[in-house]
Amino acid sequence: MSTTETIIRIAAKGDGVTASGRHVPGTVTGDQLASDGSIERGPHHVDPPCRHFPQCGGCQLQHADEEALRQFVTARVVDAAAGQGVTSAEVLPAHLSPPRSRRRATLHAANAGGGVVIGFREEGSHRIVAMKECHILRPELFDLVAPLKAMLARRKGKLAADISLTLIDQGVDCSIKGLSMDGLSETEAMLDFARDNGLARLTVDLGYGPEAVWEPEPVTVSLSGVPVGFPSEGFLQATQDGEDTLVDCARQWLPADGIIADLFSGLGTFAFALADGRKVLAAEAAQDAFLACKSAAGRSGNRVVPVHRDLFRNPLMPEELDRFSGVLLDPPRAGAREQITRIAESAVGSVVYVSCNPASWARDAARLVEGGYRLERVKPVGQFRWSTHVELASQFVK
Ligand SMILES: C[S@@+](CC[C@H](N)C(=O)[O-])C[C@H]1O[C@@H](n2cnc3c(N)ncnc32)[C@H](O)[C@@H]1O
Repeated sequence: MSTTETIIRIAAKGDGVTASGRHVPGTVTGDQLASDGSIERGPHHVDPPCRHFPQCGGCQLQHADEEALRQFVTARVVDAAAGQGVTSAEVLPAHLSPPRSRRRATLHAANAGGGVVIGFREEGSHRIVAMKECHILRPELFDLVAPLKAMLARRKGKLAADISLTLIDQGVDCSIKGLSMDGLSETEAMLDFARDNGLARLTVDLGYGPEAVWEPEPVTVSLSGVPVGFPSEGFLQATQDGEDTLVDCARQWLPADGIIADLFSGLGTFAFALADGRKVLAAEAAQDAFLACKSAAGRSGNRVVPVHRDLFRNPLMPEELDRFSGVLLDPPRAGAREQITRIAESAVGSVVYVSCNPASWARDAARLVEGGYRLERVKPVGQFRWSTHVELASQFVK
């Protein structure tokens, strides 16, 4: 083969890219591209472990080895920062979650070919890939696919449902949207399914909001050992090892004393971890998450003080922020433009920014730098193994 180009990096959406900027799907760094379009695999190109790859939209990078995945995750973070003129004094080795570690996922179910299919959707399509194996989900979640399929196949009429599965303290929390429950027999079939499979909870949304039809005991998720009531489809970091990695960064990088502000605190993933010796104010806008965090904090008697606050409309102001020894924030994908502007104006010495979107993080990071902060270190985190979704923890100091 006459080699013309080498793949030098993997782009944000998962295509390999040559030095001339050519995007080639299905390639990884080190692959060689011949003039006739054929590809010679390089040292980082491996056989994908799953038969559904690349059709299934759950994974984009199963053909990349561990080193190429780590490079990809790191480059996404470093390049996003560089694009905003921000550099980190230290870039720590990327954390990658192992196979079969994802503890939450939303699958889709529909009628097809006279039966029922359940799985992730194909990339950029509504078509569902019938899941026969899965190398990202925790086995407790994957093991429910066949029983779910059997239960749904017994129902009459058209099916188009979304099924959210989350592994919590009592087992799997299953929430189904888009189903009707017509008559006693369908309700009984659902309850049999929940009981026979030992579900922690089954919630059905018939179009009027989620309703728990099975919950033998109140469901909780333990965050740093504190059991917190788990709202249906509540937010949880995607893997336990991902949560542990982010929490470790926060513990090490924030001052060990004084009061910490945990902004966009959800159920208290960081607040309960940081409350060992520190007092933590946990601010969150979602009512159900705030209430769950509040009652867990009350029961556990630890030093977490939850507040219900919309930080987009009503961010903490510089004079409020100055009372804290450190601030942690973990906003949604859009970032935290309003809150970051206020932090940039404050005198808080230590800020840890956890993000699920390198692009919005980099934009916010540039604001902090303009406000006199320095990006001390960043830890890229690939909780969504084999996907193009990248997360990170970062430390800013002033
Ligand atoms: C990425 S999650 C992080 C949750 C938590 N830190 C954790 O790790 O479990 C983002 C959180 O921000 C909350 N949120 C979204 N918009 C908000 C707003 N305007 N004000 C405050 N919290 C908001 C969401 O409800 C969610 O709990």
